[in-house]
This record gives sequence, C-alpha cells and structure tokens, in this order.
Amino acid sequence: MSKMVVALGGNALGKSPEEQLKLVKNTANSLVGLVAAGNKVVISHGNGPQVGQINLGMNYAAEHGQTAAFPFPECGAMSQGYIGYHLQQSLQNELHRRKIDKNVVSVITQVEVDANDSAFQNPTKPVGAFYDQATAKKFKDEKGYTFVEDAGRGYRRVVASPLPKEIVELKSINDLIESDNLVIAGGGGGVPVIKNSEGLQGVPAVIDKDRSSALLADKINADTLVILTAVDYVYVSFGKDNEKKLTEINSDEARKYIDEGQFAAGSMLPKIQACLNFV
Ligand SMILES: Nc1ncnc2c1ncn2[C@@H]1O[C@H](COP(=O)(O)OP(=O)(O)O)[C@@H](O)[C@H]1O
Ligand SMILES: NC(=O)OP(=O)(O)O
Repeated sequence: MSKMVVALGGNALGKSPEEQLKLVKNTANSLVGLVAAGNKVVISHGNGPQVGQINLGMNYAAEHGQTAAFPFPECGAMSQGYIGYHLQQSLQNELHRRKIDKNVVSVITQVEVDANDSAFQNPTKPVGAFYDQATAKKFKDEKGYTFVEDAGRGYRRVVASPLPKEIVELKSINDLIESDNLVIAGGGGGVPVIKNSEGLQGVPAVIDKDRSSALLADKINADTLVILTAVDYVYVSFGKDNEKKLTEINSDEARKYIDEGQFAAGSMLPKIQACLNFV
C-alpha cells in the first residue's frame, strides 16, 4: 500500500462545467482504482484556466455594475469549490458503483506565502484562456493585464505566483486522511494567504499547484507524488521533429534537462521542479 498525492492539471479539466464533469468522471474511475488497490490517495488539482475564467466573469459583472469586484483569493476559493464539487460527486458515484464504503471530502485550503516574495513583482503564472497575439494585446491595452506565450499554445494572462510555505489546514487534512476519508486538498495550489498582525489575509496571486502538491506530499509523508496533465509524456525537444518521450529519469538527468531549457516555464518546468523537490 502506498500513500500518494495525485495532482490533476487545471488544463486537463476542460474549458466548461460540462467538459470538466465529463473529464472528471473518467479520472474518478482511475482514482477509485487506486483506492480499490489499497492505496491511501489524496487528490490535489490545478485551477489556472478556471480561476482566470471566474475572475474574468466577475470583473465583467463588476464593470457592468452587477456585482462587487471579486479579487483573486476569493476567485481561488471559488475554484476550489467548483472543481472540488465535481470531483466529490464523481468520486462518490464511482465508489458507490464499486460498493466501496468511503467518504469524499474537499478541504478549502489556505497556503501561507511570504509577503516579500519577489514573485509579487514578477507575474509568471498563466491563468484563464489561450488567446491569439492580437487579442492578448487588446486585453493588455484595455485592462493592463500581463500576457506571455504559453508552451506554443497561445498567449495567456499571467499573475503573481509566490512559493508555498505552509499549509494552514494541514492538521485537518491529516486527521481526515487518518480517519480513512478520500481527501481533496490544496486545490489551485491553495488560496494564498500571508500572516500579519491581524492573522491570516488573502493576497492576489495563484500558487503553482505542482509546488503545493509537492509540499503537501512531503508534509503528509506520502510515498508517491503523481502529477497528471494533458500530455501523455514529458518530452525532450518538445514539439520539434526530433522530440523524444521520457519514460524514466533520475534526478541528475532531470537537472541536466532543466539546465538545457527542455521544460517550458509556467507549464512543464514547475512540474519537474516539484518532482525533484519531493524526491
Ligand atoms: N518538455 C515538455 N514535455 C511535455 N509537455 C511540455 C513540455 N514543455 C511544455 N509542455 C507543455 O506543458 C503542458 C502541461 O502544463 P500545464 O498545461 O501548465 O499543466 P496543467 O495540466 O497543470 O494545467 C503540456 O500540455 C505541454 O503543452
Ligand atoms: N494553480 C495551478 O497551478 O493551476 P494549473 O495546474 O491549472 O496551472
């Protein structure tokens, strides 16, 4: 039996609630397979596309006088609820189908970051949809957002992504795991919070869920960290005629490929770095 953290990529969760629910049902089948095989599974998930979508929709409604503005920490918490709800429902249905008696619970998770993290001055985390260059420029001029090209897939808005330091709800997560629940935690990398004289306070950023998942895996003493995304393999020379899939690498090879720039910043690079940190 292995204790494992399985991190699901936000870009592998589709672009709409309908698509997400369909994809999550498939994933639930595999995840419950791991549970049925006797593993203790903790699930984390990304939220890049979803948190950007929620923020865009909320900003649009606010600009049209329909709602108050919803900052990123609130949007991050909403994305944990939205994705956690689909995961909970799909996992519960699959557990029921296989006659496995287990409760599924999503923990709204806050993750502490450093208020002085230089990431606040240098946005790198892609969120929301992929745009062509002209549309990205239009948004940039109109709204002042920052955009970058994302791994050959188009342009995306980027926001600050400070490093995760502590998982605020760690004790509750551990208690829930120990009492045999199937736990979903650290969604979207966790809602970023800082500690100040008043206690915890949300900050406008999106933490990388691969980094938070590695931290979570370490803190709960997991044996295995699994990071799932929308490609079948990690490649060297990704997207080129001579691309080569990697089926097994050690940490020295991972570092060598990082130095060669084989993994794109903001997409595959944080996944490989998270795996190295965990190892
Ligand atoms: N060397 C590489 N090998 C495989 N995929 C890569 C590589 N470099 C960049 N990528 C891109 O990284 C993407 C996964 O990152 P991302 O979409 O940010 O993940 P997530 O599923 O967590 O949202 C892949 O779909 C692919 O487009
Ligand atoms: N928060 C986060 O890292 O989301 P993605 O996995 O969707 O990029």
